[in-house]
Amino acid sequence: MTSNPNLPETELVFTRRFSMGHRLISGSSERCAMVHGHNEYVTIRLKAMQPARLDGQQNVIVPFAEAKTRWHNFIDNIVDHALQLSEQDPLLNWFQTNEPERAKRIIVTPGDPTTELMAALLLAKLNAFLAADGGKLCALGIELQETPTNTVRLDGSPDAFLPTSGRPAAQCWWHRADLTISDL
Ligand SMILES: Nc1nc2c(c(=O)[nH]1)N=C([C@H](O)[C@H](O)COP(=O)(O)OP(=O)(O)OP(=O)(O)O)CN2
Repeated sequence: MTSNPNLPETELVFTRRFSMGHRLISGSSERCAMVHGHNEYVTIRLKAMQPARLDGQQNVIVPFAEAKTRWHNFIDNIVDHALQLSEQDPLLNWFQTNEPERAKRIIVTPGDPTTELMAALLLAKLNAFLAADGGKLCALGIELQETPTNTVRLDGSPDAFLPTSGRPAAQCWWHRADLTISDL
């Protein structure tokens, strides 16, 4: 189907709030090397892969529930109240030794879990979910508000922005359409 060039740019925009803890150990901010937390907002922007005129009956791009349920399940049940730690953080070892069940709730990141990195990882995960759902929708971008005064906005593909992990995509949790948050 050729898409109509007169169609307006139309986006579905969904926002979710979650709490998190993290620390940055690689020197970007000594203040942030102590474990601390934020209440964050993540906003995603989706569009139809094949934009079309509303059909005069249902008049939806796709139902909101179909577009957001899988994503919100991931944010609400996995990301919310998770601790985010770099794969180099010695606290990981502490949790695995002393609290192995809680260690499963740690989002393990390639380097420090900054807002820039988490925006890119979350967008990659969203792209994996959308592809697994049949590819009717694609992500235009993501906005991650760490605090009311600090936000990272990422438009387009996160691939060239993500640090190289040296592992194939299937061994990177952010490229898998599942609920995993670690590759340890
Ligand atoms: N480029 C980045 N720099 C920093 C990040 C980050 O994710 N990306 N994160 C932090 C810390 O997590 C810190 O908690 C937040 O930064 P900070 O600006 O110090 O936060 P405040 O809420 O105190 O900012 P105000 O300007 O006082 O509102 C540090 N740097």
